[in-house]
Amino acid sequence: MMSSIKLPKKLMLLGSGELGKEFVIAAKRLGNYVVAVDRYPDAPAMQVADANEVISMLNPDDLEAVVVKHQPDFIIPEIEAIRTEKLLEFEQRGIAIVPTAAATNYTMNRDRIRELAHQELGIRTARYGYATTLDESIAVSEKIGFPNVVKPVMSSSGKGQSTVRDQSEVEKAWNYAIAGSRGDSQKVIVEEFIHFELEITLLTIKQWNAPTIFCSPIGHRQERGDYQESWQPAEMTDTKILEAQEIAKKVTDALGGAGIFGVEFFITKEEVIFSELSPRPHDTGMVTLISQNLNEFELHLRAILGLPIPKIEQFGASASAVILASERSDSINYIGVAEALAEKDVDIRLFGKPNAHPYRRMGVALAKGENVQQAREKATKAASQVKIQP
Ligand SMILES: Nc1ncnc2c1ncn2[C@@H]1O[C@H](COP(=O)(O)OP(=O)(O)OP(=O)(O)O)[C@@H](O)[C@H]1O
Ligand SMILES: NCC(=O)N[C@@H]1O[C@H](COP(=O)([O-])[O-])[C@@H](O)[C@H]1O
Ligand SMILES: [Mg+2]
Repeated sequence: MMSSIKLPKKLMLLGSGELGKEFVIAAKRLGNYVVAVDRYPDAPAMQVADANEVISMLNPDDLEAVVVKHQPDFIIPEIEAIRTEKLLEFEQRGIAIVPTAAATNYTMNRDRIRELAHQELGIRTARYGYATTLDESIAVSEKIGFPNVVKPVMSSSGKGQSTVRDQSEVEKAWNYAIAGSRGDSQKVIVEEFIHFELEITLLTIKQWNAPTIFCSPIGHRQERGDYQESWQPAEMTDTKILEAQEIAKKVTDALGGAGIFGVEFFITKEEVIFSELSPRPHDTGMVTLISQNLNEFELHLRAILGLPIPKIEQFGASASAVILASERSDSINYIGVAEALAEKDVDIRLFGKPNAHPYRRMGVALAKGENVQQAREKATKAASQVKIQP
């Protein structure tokens, strides 16, 4: 069975950011051919791929044209904002969609995956409601109570997300969510604010011919709904780890296919609460670039291609911290990389994004330490040493 796997494969990546770039590196190391697709030229993954295409991935005709042109064996979504109905069509035509077209459809919008987890699978989530007008938003907010969190159903990396403390802030949150919504949706989700002790990403690897396996949980800290630092292992009781693994298995089994999933949880004193998941490598999982023998991108590739994963080895306390832009700029230079790299067990990734704007993630610092606190301090210090100059 394993011996029948023939390489190279032709992979088409839909979305070519930092996560895609590391995935392409993993794929190229095993000699595969990769076409990197995104909405703008010179995107990070395009810089290391065999071919690239600049299209609107929400436009079905654009998707059709690049698929007909390149005839990929696999289509690998890297972002949510893709015309997923078209992926269902490609799947019917015999192209493998990772992990499945249905999974990308479920996770493209927050409401679909929430309904699957909460309504169909009975998994504990934050209490929630939806709104498609300001009036509905006011009513739902009242019902959920304060504080609550408002997010466009279609967005990622915290875009359009805000916390509402009382009724007077509802309108501002509604407008912000609609402005930050990606794609053509005018719908928001209002969620109960969870006062968590810790939030984690449980990287879950679903395989074709082997059991589902998990990475050690990754803790993370977010600001403005976007990740700032992550670390592994996250401190959690074995009971809670098992509970999170059970939920992750339940949801990923329902989604099907093979590949890595970043399953996000809020951990309170009493509970493990499912938040959302990415059917692909997760930004907080970039810590695995330094913390494991096989990083999340290599794991995704092996799972997709049906290659074995005999053992995931965790190297001990490790952390990542983001390098963010502070200004808008079209020409970018970095200083301070030498200073950051002078520290033992520190590494830097610069994504090569062609332009910057405030809070855009341009790179990441990685570190190992004697304990998680030291690893986090090293990563955060290294990230702060790297400065972006126009
Ligand atoms: N109900 C909630 N209660 C408390 N904090 C929340 C809640 N929902 C979101 N957050 C905070 O905001 C962060 C981002 O939220 P969420 O993961 O839903 O957004 P996202 O835009 O999909 O992010 P990404 O695409 O980076 O995963 C969470 O990691 C958490 O820190
Ligand atoms: N939380 C999702 C996430 O981290 N996605 C990553 O960010 C890129 C977009 O970056 P950009 O907005 O700077 O172009 C995506 O292409 C993906 O690599
Ligand atoms: Mg998230």
